[in-house]
Amino acid sequence: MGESRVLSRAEALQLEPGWRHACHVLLCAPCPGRLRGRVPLRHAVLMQMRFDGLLGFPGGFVEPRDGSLEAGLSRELREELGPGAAALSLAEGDYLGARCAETPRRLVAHFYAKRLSLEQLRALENGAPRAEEHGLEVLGLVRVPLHTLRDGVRGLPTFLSNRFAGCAREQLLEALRVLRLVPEAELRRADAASRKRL
Ligand SMILES: O=c1[nH]cnc2c1ncn2[C@@H]1O[C@H](COP(=O)(O)OP(=O)(O)O)[C@@H](O)[C@H]1O
Repeated sequence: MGESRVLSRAEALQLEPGWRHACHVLLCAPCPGRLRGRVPLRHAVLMQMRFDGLLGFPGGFVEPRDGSLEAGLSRELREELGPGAAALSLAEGDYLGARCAETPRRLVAHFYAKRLSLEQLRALENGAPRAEEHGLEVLGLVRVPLHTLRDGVRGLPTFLSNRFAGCAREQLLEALRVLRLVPEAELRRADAASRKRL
């Protein structure tokens, strides 16, 4: 995805038919554990390693037959995460925002976030290897390291130095900030440190 522009859901839905719509979701849960007994993990946030070697969120293109953005997202989640995803019941209230870009093709990326319990999130992780797309479009779910280790590089900054699909990197940073999953100053430092390594 080239340079992307933020727009509201209403603006996104009024774009001409030449635009394709995709929906992706950040799934997260409180995670009380400590890494090496010291570093607080705080939250479990899911992304996935895709068939093209890029990191992205679960989701995909919405098709006209889906009827709505949320129905399209739910279908994609069942394909990528397995039947357990049916219990997620994503709704308009879970909408975080949209970004659009003209290149390489006209695409509107709608983004959602859903807070789960750690048990629900673990159940999805356990069920994902039995999903239709597992080993095909989706190579595995990963948890995003939200911490930054003492060297200022390992953890979230290194994770952010990976390559991401579409505007997934911007979506991740925005969601971590808006949902207050990482303190803002820490997030800014991690972003800056990762850019030095890109
Ligand atoms: O996590 C993401 N956030 C934003 N855009 C993404 C993400 N993952 C993929 N994309 C983009 O969304 C579009 C749909 O891709 P995806 O591979 O998810 O759909 P599909 O599963 O229906 O084929 C592509 O243009 C892709 O680059």
